[in-house]
Amino acid sequence: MPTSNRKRAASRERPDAEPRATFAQLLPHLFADVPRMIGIIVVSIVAAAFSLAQPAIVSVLITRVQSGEALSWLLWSLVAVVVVGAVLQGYQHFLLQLTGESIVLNTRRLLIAKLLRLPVAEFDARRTGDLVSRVGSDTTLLRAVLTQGLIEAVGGTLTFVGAVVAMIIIDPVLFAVTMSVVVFAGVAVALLGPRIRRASAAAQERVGDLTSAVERAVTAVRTVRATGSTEREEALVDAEAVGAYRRGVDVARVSALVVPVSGFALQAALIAVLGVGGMRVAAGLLDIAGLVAFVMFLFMLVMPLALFFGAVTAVNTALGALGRIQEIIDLPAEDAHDREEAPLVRLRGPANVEDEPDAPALAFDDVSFRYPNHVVRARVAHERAVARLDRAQRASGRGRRGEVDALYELDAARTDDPSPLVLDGVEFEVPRGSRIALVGPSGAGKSTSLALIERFYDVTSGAIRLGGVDVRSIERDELRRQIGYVQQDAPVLAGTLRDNLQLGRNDADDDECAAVLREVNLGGVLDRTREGLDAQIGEGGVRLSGGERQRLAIARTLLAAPPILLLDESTSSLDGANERAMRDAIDRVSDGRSLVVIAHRLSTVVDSDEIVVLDRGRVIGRGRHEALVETTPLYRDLAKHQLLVPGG
Ligand SMILES: Nc1ncnc2c1ncn2[C@@H]1O[C@H](COP(=O)(O)OP(=O)(O)OP(=O)(O)O)[C@@H](O)[C@H]1O
Repeated sequence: MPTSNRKRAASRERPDAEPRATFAQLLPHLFADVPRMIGIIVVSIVAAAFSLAQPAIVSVLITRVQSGEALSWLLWSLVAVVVVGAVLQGYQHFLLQLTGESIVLNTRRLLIAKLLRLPVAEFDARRTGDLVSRVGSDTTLLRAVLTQGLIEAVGGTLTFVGAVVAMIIIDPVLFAVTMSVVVFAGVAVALLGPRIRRASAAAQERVGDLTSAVERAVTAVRTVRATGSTEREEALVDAEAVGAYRRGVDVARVSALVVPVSGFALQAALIAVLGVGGMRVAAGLLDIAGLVAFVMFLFMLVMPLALFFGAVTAVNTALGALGRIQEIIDLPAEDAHDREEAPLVRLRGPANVEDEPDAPALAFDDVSFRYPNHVVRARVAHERAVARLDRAQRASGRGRRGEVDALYELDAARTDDPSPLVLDGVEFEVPRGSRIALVGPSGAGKSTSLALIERFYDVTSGAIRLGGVDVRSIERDELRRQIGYVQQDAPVLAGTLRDNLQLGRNDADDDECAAVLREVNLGGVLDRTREGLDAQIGEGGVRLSGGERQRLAIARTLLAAPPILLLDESTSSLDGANERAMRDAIDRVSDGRSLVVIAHRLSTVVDSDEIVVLDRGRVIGRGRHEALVETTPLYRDLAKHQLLVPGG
């Protein structure tokens, strides 16, 4: 494949490649608050009038001095005009900053609202740090450039127009001379615009990469320390930091060209005005008062012009940042992926009670599934790039920029291969009130099955039915209200015990929270500090043991009291006491519920109503423990390894 095609294919596959926004997309952000914008325009007009009055008064003053007339009130009015003008400018500046802050707030709200509603697959394919940096750094950049650049330049436009009119009135010839210099500078700055935009988008992307690298290292800090890979991670983050620095310098280099161009424009215009103006005064075509006023107007013209040139940089930088923001805002939210042909069904009550009384609570009907191609490719690319970095580090002793650049470079030749089937014709049922266990080796597709029930993804073919109804025709919120899902290993959020429990039910009071904790054998956690429910459990629940975390998550789902519970058992090894506590908790929650448990320890599930054995995405055995030991060799091996049958 030719390099250009390969690059194009790669950039299509990389979700965050070269996002761009147009000027039209910037306008709605600017005019989100119309009344305030009108206020700014009014203040700007008045401020401009006060500025423009100054040269006019000075000109009259000079004429009066020349003719020996009295000045008294004119002098005071000049002082008043200068003071009021300055106050108005301060107020205008404040209003502009306020507008900038509102723009950032609105943009952040849009972005956060969309981020929290993106399909799960988007999170698989993107890097968390990069998403986070769009909310933080890109929106901040948008504000900085909007307030410091564009809006001030818009505010200065009135002064600019007034100055132009006044200069034309004073001396059209001198004005023509001035403009020829200014137009030259304007063309030069306009030509630089696209380069600034490209450089700035690249710089912001690098900041996203940097945040991702930091996030990766910090979230896995225990693994990083335990494996002695601090230096390796440091090199990786450092390479990203250097990348961000280099792209930042690129922006500085391009935008630095704007400064001399506008400086040159001012100097050249001043020299031209003084030279040509002086000659015109000597020739009697212009008086001294007129020349002084003209020069003052020239400064008034140049100031907004400099702001305007700065705004070109600002707008182009803003468009780079906005492109990255807009890319997320434009992504379809999770619900937008719903099947249109299937009419939505509103469940009349908990699915396993009322809908189709004879249908099982859950049923997998010939379900096959492959992860979306872009998700799989992002994973493969990431793994491959990290492996390459490892090799490079081993070879050179330190991380190299090019290797990190390769992090998301994809092997374009592979882009058309469909991703492999992760589930293949899976069939099983969960009768109401029963407990079903999914077992099988790592990678068999157990967690994926639960993710499909929750509709984090939709099946590729076949159907999953809840109370006889295809889950794809149930509104996601409603579906998820029927299901409690306890994920593997880290199912709690930073915050207090109460915060975590109330995720299950917002209005649960302290007594209910305490009762449910005791129900899952977490009374000890509640009593061990004086803070009780207000005890902080740390980022990801680090202040709890693996088993406690999982039981807290079970307690949370109990508060929500869903008719169906999906439990992905913790893979971390539990001590005897914890394991017993977990089994008791599961026994209690299974009362009157339909339960699907992914078991890594067969001891948790030997007494299930049915055990489904998965291997490489296929069901290779179904039945009770005793029968499976006889009929399914893989299950027999698992049981042997876990000492549940003799002969292991
Ligand atoms: N988000 C994802 N994107 C792409 N592929 C994935 C994703 N999650 C899992 N896979 C792949 O799907 C297959 C099944 O994974 P799954 O997590 O369902 O297995 P599992 O049986 O739950 O394993 P374990 O017992 O180790 O948790 C694996 O090959 C895995 O690499």
